[in-house]
Amino acid sequence: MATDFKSLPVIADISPLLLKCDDPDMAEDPGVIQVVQQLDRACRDAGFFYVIGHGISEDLIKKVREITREFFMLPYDEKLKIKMTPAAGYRGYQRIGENVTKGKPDIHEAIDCYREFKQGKYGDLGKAMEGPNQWPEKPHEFKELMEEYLRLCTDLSRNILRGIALALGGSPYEFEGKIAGEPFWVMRLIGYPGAPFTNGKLENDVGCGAHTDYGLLTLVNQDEDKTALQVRNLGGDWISAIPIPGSFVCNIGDMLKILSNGVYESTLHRVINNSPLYRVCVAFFYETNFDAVVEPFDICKDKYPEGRGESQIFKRAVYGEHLVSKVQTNFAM
Ligand SMILES: N=C(N)NCCCC[C@H](N)C(=O)O
Ligand SMILES: O=C(O)CCC(=O)C(=O)O
Ligand SMILES: [Fe+2]
Repeated sequence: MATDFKSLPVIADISPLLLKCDDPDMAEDPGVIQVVQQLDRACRDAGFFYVIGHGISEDLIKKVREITREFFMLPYDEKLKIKMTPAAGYRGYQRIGENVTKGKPDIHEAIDCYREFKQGKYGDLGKAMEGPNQWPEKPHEFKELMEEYLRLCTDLSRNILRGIALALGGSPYEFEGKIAGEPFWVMRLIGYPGAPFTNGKLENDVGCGAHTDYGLLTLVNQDEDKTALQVRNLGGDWISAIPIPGSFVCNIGDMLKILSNGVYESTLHRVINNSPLYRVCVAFFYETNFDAVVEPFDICKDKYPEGRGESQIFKRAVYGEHLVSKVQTNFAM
């Protein structure tokens, strides 16, 4: 959104940041400084970037997509055993067309999972999201694999955010404590049917309409042989996130936009699966604490989005309220 980028920035090796991310003096390390500069540029220019050298094995990343594909290939009755309902805290399986973006059904099916928390922990704010995740019994060991993946994605996201905190001019720990010391997370396992042939032509269904993500940072694990995710630039062109094997596509969410006073934007994106093949994407959303009150960091209060003068000061939000308002309007049930 922020510039007229024609392709998405690539952080070709994020490992120098990860190596030092537990060192309180990381900000002085030349390797860290380099990665932080790249993160800053990518977040300002596009709000989207590829990350390579992240340390999560390509084998696991693939397995997570493959087991997700196996689940979606099961008979509908089997999938309905873990049907998502409001009573289940919006956790579970939703059929194609059940998710709605800006009034239009999205042509995808999905399993939604959220961090689990004790009943009553967040009072009325958390009620809508309470409940255990609904994991399928088939394929075998689905839950175990996903839980390992969730742990790794949580650690990686926290560590990337240490770099982003430095990029914003803060200490590495701006996102810890009250903001995201107990990060809420969301995982969406998504399947997009192949584009149907109509009158001998491939029709393009909208797999997911244009939206921004809700939290801090998203890690997208997408099929390597289909190009479907598209990101909108300043001029309104849709730029494809062409798969780079073994990478994550990362993007900024609404809470990071507020925290950074709009210096980093949560960029609009959508999904159109042009391929005749079924596409799988596993999106991990690293969010603030569920009850975090989010407003611009002090270190960002005198910073403004590039090229817009001093006109944009962003509002305050409670993350849980933002999420619940989205979830409650996301489904046609
Ligand atoms: N947790 C996140 N970010 N989920 C993204 C889903 C985007 C589509 C949704 N129907 C919407 O309109 O937001
Ligand atoms: O399928 C994708 O590549 C991205 C999905 C997405 O944007 C989302 O679930 O928020
Ligand atoms: Fe998204």
